[in-house]
Amino acid sequence: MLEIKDLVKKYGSFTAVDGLCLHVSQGSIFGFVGPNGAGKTTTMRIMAGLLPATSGGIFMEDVDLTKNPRLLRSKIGYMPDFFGVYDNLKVTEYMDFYAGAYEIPYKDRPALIDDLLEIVDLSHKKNDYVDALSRGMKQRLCLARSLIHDPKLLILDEPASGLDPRARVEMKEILKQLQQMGKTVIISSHILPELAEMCTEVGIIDRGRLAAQGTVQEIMKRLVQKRTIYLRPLDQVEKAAAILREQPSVQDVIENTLDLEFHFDGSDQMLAEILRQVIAAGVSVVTFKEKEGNLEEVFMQVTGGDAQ
Ligand SMILES: Nc1ncnc2c1ncn2[C@@H]1O[C@H](COP(=O)(O)OP(=O)(O)OP(=O)(O)O)[C@@H](O)[C@H]1O
Repeated sequence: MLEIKDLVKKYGSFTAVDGLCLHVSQGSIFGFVGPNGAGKTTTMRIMAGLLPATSGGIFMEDVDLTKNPRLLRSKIGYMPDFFGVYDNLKVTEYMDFYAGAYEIPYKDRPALIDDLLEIVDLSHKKNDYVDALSRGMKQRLCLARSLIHDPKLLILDEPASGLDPRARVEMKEILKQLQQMGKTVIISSHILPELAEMCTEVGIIDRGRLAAQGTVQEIMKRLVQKRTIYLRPLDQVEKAAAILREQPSVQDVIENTLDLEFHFDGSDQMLAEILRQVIAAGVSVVTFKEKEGNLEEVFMQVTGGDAQ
């Protein structure tokens, strides 16, 4: 869907984006994560056609969008991290302003605006002044206007920042809806756990370079050397623990009254073999699963510990 190739952006002698390469698949919700100053906004502004790249390209269907600004603007919708001030504009007037900017014919605008306000759950606010909306509502309105020209790809800069947990859940629901509509979405954050649950894939950027890319599980697997496994047998906890302690790839078995936890540093095949041995020894297994690792820890490890 989108391929960023060797993207470089220099501000004077300072290199903010340093040979960034990134692949975003069609229909994904791609999380673009990195600590403050990593180069996320700079990259997103280049993708949105608001900032020229020093070198490198952004390709969609093999066309370099940085060389086709008009095509770029028609394919990409961008929601910046700052909302801007719109005194004395009502919600529908604000939407109409952007519809005009994208040369949408007058006759098509009312229905389009109603549809978009419905997607972001703002239909009941259409006659309110923009300035009177809550932060979460302003974010959603901004999202609605970035959809006005029906772009294939949406770029959202820190859409979850400053939102309360409820507004975040609403944002997540809207993202899912957009995905179902066939859009590809790139969203940025400096907090990995904030994105982990809404993204199909993440790219971690650090000092203008890609530090890791993949699903959260893939990144965790690659970076967390010792996985923590949880096992709950129906009974016979001691027997299960004894089998685990015999395995060379198992360490630190913690035996609780009803369940067990252990560290494991082998392959998936070895893990499956351990489960087979436990069951073959006559232990009935209720639950056997990998515990979610500490995302924040992984993020700190990848970005050299300067996450904020
Ligand atoms: N116009 C500019 N002139 C000079 N340096 C800039 C300019 N814009 C950004 N930078 C620098 O480029 C680097 C990357 O900034 P950018 O805003 O892209 O990072 P970011 O990852 O979006 O950070 P944040 O999470 O804080 O928004 C930073 O060191 C920043 O100070």
